[in-house]
Amino acid sequence: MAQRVPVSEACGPAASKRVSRVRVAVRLRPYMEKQDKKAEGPCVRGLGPQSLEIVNWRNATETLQYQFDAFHGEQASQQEIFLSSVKPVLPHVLSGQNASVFAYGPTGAGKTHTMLGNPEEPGLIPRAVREVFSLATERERESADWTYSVGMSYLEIYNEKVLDLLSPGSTDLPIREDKDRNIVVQGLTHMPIDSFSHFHALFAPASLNRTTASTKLNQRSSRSHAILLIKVVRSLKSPPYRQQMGKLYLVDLAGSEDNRRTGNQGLRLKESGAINLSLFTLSKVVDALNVGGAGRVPYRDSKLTRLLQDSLGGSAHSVMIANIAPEYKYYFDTFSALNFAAKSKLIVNRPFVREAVPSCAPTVPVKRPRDEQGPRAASEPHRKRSKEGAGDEHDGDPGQGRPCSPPVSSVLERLLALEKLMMGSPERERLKLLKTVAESRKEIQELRRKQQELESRALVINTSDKAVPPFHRKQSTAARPKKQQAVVPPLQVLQPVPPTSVCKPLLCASVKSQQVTKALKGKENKQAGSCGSEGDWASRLDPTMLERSRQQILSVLNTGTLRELKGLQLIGDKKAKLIQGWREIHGSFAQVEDLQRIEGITAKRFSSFLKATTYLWATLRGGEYPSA
Ligand SMILES: Nc1ncnc2c1ncn2[C@@H]1O[C@H](COP(=O)(O)OP(=O)(O)OP(=O)(O)O)[C@@H](O)[C@H]1O
Repeated sequence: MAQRVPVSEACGPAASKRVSRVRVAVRLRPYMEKQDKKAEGPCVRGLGPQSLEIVNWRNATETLQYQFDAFHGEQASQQEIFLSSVKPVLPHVLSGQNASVFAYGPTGAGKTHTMLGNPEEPGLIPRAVREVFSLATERERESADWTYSVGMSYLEIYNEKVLDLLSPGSTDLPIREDKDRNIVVQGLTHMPIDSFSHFHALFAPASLNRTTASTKLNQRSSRSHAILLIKVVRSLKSPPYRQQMGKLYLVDLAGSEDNRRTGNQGLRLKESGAINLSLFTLSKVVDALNVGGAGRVPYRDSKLTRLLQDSLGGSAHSVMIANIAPEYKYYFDTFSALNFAAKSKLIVNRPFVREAVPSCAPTVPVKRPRDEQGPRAASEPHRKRSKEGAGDEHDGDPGQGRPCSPPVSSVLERLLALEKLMMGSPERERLKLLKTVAESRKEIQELRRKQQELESRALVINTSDKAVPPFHRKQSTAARPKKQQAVVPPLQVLQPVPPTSVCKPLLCASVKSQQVTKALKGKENKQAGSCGSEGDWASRLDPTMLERSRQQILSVLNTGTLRELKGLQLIGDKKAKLIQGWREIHGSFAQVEDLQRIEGITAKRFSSFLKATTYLWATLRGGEYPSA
């Protein structure tokens, strides 16, 4: 029987102290939308071998920048990804350690292509298995003391059931932990394999057993998480006949899905629910590991995380390939996938020690003005400064006397309004709006260009008159502090209210709050404004009070516990859980209106919610709010 041994024994004393971090690589697939190809361009692009940027939907004049262990652009080959991200972990498997490679990302972003590939461009799975055999042969040649044997299992998790792909027709298999804390699937077929061609003969037909179906976004969408397990047993040929077992998990996750866009119904919708639930649990596991300490890591909350238990934050060397798509219609999925990947990057694995330590220098997404990028920005400091000034215009600072501000700010306002509207719109409308946003962005750039021209002309005129300092210099200094604000992780930008100061009064308000809710509900049906605007009732309130109320709601939405969320007006158990789920996947709510992105919270309902909560707080505290 194979035995797990500590790394110190297997690889010498230094190895036990070695910390293995989850390696996170991002792969951007090529643009596939034939119809609108190049019309609106990609929403995400690479900046270098480790970084990329994505348009910021909260402010289309900026982008969000992310840094990962590797970034593979549209032109990247399968071999390139294999060499940089997968090959380096494989020697550990032959030394009795675990490793895992998993592809994460939205549906249609290229996970299966990355893992399986096709005959012309084989993916990471065939390449990794070939390499395992080649390493085993090499090691046997180098030392006659050890012999290596390889075996495989292949399963899928479909609708929270573990199904054996090597034995189709099998029923749900139980997952257990053995006495050595190895995760095992009871009854799972394990086939010894002696060569790559032997592997291929078993794997190819088994892959056809995987559950796939056509959705609006992908004609052959994987409806399950597929997990290939390659076990390598290393045996000492002479006494004491020691054995070490290394496991390699190669995981093709099902895609995260937004059912408003996939058009899923019936069975597809049920599958999608199971997929999203397990990915949501995966994200909770990632969060818990990032926090570290003795807190519970919810591995057992889904089959996927239970199986990946020794691959994430456990004993394995883990590699995550986050697949993303460049088209605008995938924008929010891409944004979520990048945030998830950025979180995963903070997990630190220690071989054979079940402990997670946050890395000392977490990588966070960085906001920066789009206009600053590229060599032009570096070579034209004067232009860059005036652009910074221009970037602040939507803050409505009229004192700077800038030409062209009204048109730019009005376009910006339109853009922001459009983006707000977009969040609650159905698929077709959203695409239309995205197009309009892209056009507006172009318009802004054009206006900015004109503004700079005017500023340059003004500079020429002003420098000829020494008595008057050129206005653009004043602007650039004034703009600087505001620019620094932009270097805040985007998901933390708008959280001005400390959670503890907000939630308590809500929790003790149950009786009175019910009365207020009832009183408001009747009127609300008649009065609710559209698109989440506060309507007439808001204009009767003190604007400061209204703003405080909005800030407090935002704070509860972003940091409230389940109980605190349920303490909000019109938010029940289900909605509170959906809010928590949304937070896990997308990060913080930027504004209270984002609540309309939660399933079932219509514009009307949102308006009622805002009104009820604001009135309740005003009633309870006589308009006096705890200081923000
Ligand atoms: N890097 C790439 N180069 C060329 N084509 C690609 C690339 N990545 C993906 N594709 C193509 O994009 C389409 C969708 O890819 P794929 O099926 O791998 O997505 P997925 O993320 O696995 O989706 P799902 O989660 O729905 O299964 C396929 O036709 C695939 O061939």
